[in-house]
Amino acid sequence: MTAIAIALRSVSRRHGSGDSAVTALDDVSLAFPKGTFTAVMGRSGSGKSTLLQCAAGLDRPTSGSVLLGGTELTGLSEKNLTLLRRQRIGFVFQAFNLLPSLTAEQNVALPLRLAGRRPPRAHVREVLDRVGLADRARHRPSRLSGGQQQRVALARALVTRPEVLFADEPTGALDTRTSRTVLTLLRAMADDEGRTIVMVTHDPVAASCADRVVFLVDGRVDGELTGAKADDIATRMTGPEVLPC
Ligand SMILES: Nc1ncnc2c1ncn2[C@@H]1O[C@H](COP(=O)(O)OP(=O)(O)OP(=O)(O)O)[C@@H](O)[C@H]1O
Repeated sequence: MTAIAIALRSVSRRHGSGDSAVTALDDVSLAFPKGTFTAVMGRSGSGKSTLLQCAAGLDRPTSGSVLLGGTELTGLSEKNLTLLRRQRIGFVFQAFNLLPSLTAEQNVALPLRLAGRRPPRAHVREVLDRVGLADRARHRPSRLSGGQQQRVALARALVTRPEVLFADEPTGALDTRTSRTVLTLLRAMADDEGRTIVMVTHDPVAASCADRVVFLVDGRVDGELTGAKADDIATRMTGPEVLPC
């Protein structure tokens, strides 16, 4: 039986109360098997980012539980949750979020420094090499292209060897060719290193690199596709929403 890396059990997330309450996630149950690559899709406001944030322990569900391996995140103190995130979870954002005053290798080493560890230079270089940027180690982000910056962000997420990597629209700011490079790296992280990848995307081509695509509508899971091609995913995305003129 395949081990489950992350499981959401009846997770709901509501913001506010009374008439102005918004239900961002509504009773979502999902399991992400170890070593798999899952894409999460849905219209704007369907709850994709909230799902990622709750699964990654960056946000707390209003009800339900999230399990990373055997550990229930929902019961952890803020301090223990921060420690667990640092050690076992990686996160990549659309906007890269690199520190502009630090070089690529200093950005990559940052999670280790924050954890109070002395970053071994060989390991940092090895991770930069893994994303094809060994020769850019001393460049600051302003001297790197968007695709290179996103690869530094990927290296920074990988430096702690996380079990699960969450990516929120990692190719949203990239052109087609550089998107492909980043997606190939994500795919290899699942296939070669057994990491579990969960990626939010609006792009059917990006989603087609995943093993499975989960669709959200109004904070609820509205089905999934396995091993689907980009055309099928695009049709699934637009199909029910196309209204006659
Ligand atoms: N802090 C908040 N306070 C109130 N409402 C919120 C908050 N965060 C999210 N929401 C609402 O929850 C719903 C889901 O938001 P979420 O950002 O998860 O959607 P999304 O699918 O990621 O959207 P997008 O594709 O536009 O990024 C939306 O209606 C949003 O307005």
